[in-house]
Amino acid sequence: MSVNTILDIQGLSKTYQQKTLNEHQVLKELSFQVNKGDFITVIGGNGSGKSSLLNAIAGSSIPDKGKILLSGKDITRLKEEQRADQIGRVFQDPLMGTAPRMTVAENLAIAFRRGKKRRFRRGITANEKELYMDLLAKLGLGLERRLDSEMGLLSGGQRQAITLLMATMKKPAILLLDEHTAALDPKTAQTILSLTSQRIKEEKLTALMITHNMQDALTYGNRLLMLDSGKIVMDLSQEEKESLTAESLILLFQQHSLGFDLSS
Ligand SMILES: Nc1ncnc2c1ncn2[C@@H]1O[C@H](COP(=O)(O)OP(=O)(O)OP(=O)(O)O)[C@@H](O)[C@H]1O
Repeated sequence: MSVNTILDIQGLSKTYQQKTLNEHQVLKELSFQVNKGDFITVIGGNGSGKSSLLNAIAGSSIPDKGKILLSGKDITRLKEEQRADQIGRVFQDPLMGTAPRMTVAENLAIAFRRGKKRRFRRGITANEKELYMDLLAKLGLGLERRLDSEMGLLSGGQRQAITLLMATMKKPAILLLDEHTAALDPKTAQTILSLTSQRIKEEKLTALMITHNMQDALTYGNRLLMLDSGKIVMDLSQEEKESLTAESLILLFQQHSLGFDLSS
């Protein structure tokens, strides 16, 4: 572990439906370290354990074995809410993580006041509104004019942009992106991806992003992990990523699925 390590995953294992016919080990002694400022793309087939890994980091599922250290602190068995101030998460479904009947400003206020006591004793101040408008204006989608709109009335792309802002405004130690553009049309998906990259750079965040899009996995981030059957089977650096095309990555992916050893 180096001084730059912000997330240290040590021998993580998780089995669902233990001791039943449906017993299924989804994480198998999985270990890796993430450096501060890393933007890691995570690929892998359906059921390879990608979301299970993010769930273990976020605390929505507790691993059976292994350790998760975030900023040097053992968070393996902390409840989700006990680690929530350290973790930002955006899901595939644009409705997750926001309150659809509340306004954009109220949703942003929830994120802004996260971890503070007496969250709703007073309304949203003029200063807060100004801050939210500035942050929304930076997204370049005109959302600063929708501060008083109900969240549920916005398009999927607009909601995902706001969810991204909510997940990053308190500068989490780690940002978890779980196929957060998969439900969007290709053009909107690219807009949200470039906003993601912009927020990560601006706020100097550390992020793990699951994607099924090989080109996006190569274009974004400085490292790429491939998961298969709960294990990391490929760990590519920025330079290695740059030497690959989406087609060659798909080929590597297929070769692995067919059982070829890619470690040499
Ligand atoms: N709560 C659960 N109970 C039982 N099995 C589960 C549970 N959560 C996940 N699984 C199983 O664990 C395996 C890994 O799931 P996971 O969601 O981590 O895969 P994934 O790589 O994210 O897949 P996808 O690309 O399809 O989202 C799958 O077979 C899934 O059905």
